[in-house]
Amino acid sequence: MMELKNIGVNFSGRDILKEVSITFHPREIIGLVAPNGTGKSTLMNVIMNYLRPNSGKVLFNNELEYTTKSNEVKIHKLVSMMPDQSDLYNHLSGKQHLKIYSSMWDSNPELIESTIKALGMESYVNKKTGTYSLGMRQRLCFAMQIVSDTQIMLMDEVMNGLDPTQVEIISQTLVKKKAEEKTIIIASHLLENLEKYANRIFFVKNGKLDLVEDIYKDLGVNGNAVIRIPEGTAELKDKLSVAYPELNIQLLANSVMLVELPKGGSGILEKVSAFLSENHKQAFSVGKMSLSDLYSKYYH
Ligand SMILES: Nc1ncnc2c1ncn2[C@@H]1O[C@H](COP(=O)(O)OP(=O)(O)OP(=O)(O)O)[C@@H](O)[C@H]1O
Repeated sequence: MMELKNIGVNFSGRDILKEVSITFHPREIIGLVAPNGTGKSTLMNVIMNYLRPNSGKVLFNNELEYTTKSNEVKIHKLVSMMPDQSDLYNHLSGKQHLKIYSSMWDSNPELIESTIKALGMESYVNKKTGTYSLGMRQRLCFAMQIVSDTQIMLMDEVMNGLDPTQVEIISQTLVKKKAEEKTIIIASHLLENLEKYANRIFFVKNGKLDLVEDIYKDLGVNGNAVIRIPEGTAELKDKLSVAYPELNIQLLANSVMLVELPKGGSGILEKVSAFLSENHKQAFSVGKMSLSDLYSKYYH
């Protein structure tokens, strides 16, 4: 278990993190989502003690804090950050990298072979990493962290440069690791992918972590029932508002127009459908507001 207690980070008078307090549990995948330059990496750097916060502390398993060098060594047995592609040595093979990580964290050596197999790396893992493609390097970085087998794993943009098949394989591995009691924190921009395995997703804004479920509740659009019109315009929105002033209509930055379907609001779907047909807009869908729509609305 890891607790962030009142973490504050300020760069040149600007609050990047403001009194962030949150607990992360075993068997949990956490998604961190935000536009570039918002504070996701800063948060991870604080968790790793690569960056000292201006206020607050991080507590591991109710007892360990970054108060001494020897505590830091103990904590870094529990928590790891996925290596960056720039951390790879071009003259060493993938397998050599995995062996180094396995021995550094003193993990079960059998994890090396099982991870190579699970990630389909057999054909290239014995070659020098200098010959790898971007996706192969990324898979190796992920494999290195899996082999280190720490209780808490931090991953910044783990899916970078991966094709859809690899995204799927890594997603499945994440789900397996979650079942093994790991806590995994992932900063990602692949929202639909994140939704498949994350237990909690937070949007980061103004130095705070906001839980997506709470944002759905707070934003006024009923997240579970909206009519989603993919190519909305301000003109269409105004016209629909004039025709049906009772409707809650929102036009998002990604040009998606959402019309709330209130509970028991019978007839609204028919009205909107007829209106769209009259206005030569046939395409729409009904369902939950997507995470991408929520993102677009939230960061507008
Ligand atoms: N050491 C530093 N000194 C000054 N400003 C910094 C420092 N590190 C980060 N920042 C600033 O803090 C803000 C948050 O940066 P951070 O790297 O945490 O963003 P991020 O959400 O991880 O972005 P990305 O999605 O691009 O990785 C940015 O405006 C960045 O310029």
